[in-house]
Amino acid sequence: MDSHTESPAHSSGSPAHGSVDTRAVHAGRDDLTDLGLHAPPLDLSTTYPSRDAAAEAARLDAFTEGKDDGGPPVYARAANTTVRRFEQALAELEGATAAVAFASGMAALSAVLLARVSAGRPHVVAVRPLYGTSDHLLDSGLLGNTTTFASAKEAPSALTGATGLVVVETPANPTLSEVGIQELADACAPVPVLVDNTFATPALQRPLAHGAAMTLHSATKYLGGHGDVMGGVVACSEEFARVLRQVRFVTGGVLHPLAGYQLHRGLTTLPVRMRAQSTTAAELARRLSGHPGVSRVRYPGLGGAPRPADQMAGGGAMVAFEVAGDAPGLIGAVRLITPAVSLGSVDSLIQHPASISHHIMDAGSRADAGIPENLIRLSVGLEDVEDLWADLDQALDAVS
Ligand code: MET
Repeated sequence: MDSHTESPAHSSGSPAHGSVDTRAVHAGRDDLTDLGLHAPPLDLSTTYPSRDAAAEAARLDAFTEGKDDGGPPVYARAANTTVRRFEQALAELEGATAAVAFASGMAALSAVLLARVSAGRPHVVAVRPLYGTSDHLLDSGLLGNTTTFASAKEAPSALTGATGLVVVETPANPTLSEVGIQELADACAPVPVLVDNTFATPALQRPLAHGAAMTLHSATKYLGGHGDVMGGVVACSEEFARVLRQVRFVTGGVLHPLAGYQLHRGLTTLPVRMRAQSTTAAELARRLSGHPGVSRVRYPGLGGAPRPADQMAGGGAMVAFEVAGDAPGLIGAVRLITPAVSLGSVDSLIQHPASISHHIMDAGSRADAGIPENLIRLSVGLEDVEDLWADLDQALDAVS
């Protein structure tokens, strides 16, 4: 992707043929009635038979160039018909022209980095905080990139002629700090901005409508929604999708078809889950901010703090808070909330970022990213708010 000639990544302001709620249910399924099916077919083929070797050779050439015309995939490392449905649906929800799915969120980020490095633009400007392993991957240079970490304000002055990508996560993992996407994209143009949209999801925030070139998801989280499927996906222009498919074809980091099926099903309930979980999260954030065992609560908009205008609907379903007492001890003290890393499931999950999600960063990098050692991250699920509060309250009392 040459950033100067990039085709539009953004297809329209809202999904075609209806609201996000409606399209979440129907996207990637519009042909099913004509096929006489209700559930999407699950295609577990690893190979696709054909008696026409010359046609297969031509199809393989196309896949090698990252093109995908929707025809038979030749081989499962090139494409999969079930995964394509998930990609199509996610692209539509993000308002993108294309999406490319991977085995995990880190496989997706790796493909983006390899695409930029191979295009001769190996320098990345990254706004902290990011998910810990994303930070580590960028910082380590393992894939041939170099990275300058900068605040959103400093990001434009960190750009060089070799910069191929600006990376930001908003709301950020784990602090829930927010960055104005449009302002960043305008200031960094024509360098493409990647927004990790894992926490907000397209149900609440559509970064391509605010100038981002692409969004990245750990689909393992809210898109799947039930803690039982791992995947990653990038929504972007068709031009960049071709490069990502080329990388996926040669590196093999494909999403399993069953995972594609589960993620596609997860999308159907995404808006309703996000609404319900966000409502509970906002209430828990409010109550936590009045608890004597809590020194600071991080939740978008809590206490009237300024937010990027018109960017995200509501505050989302993640809450972070600093504990006055024994923060790691809190993880052992909960009884209803699941003491586990990850997020976005129907059950609430709690973890200590310095011990798990951001443990791979050294203490200095965590400090630079503004991640305190006493921070706790809570992913709010679908349980009753009173039951969740009772558990948090007793656990906070136990460690105070
Ligand atoms: C192994 S660390 C965590 C996974 C996940 N990305 C999270 O932030 O919870």
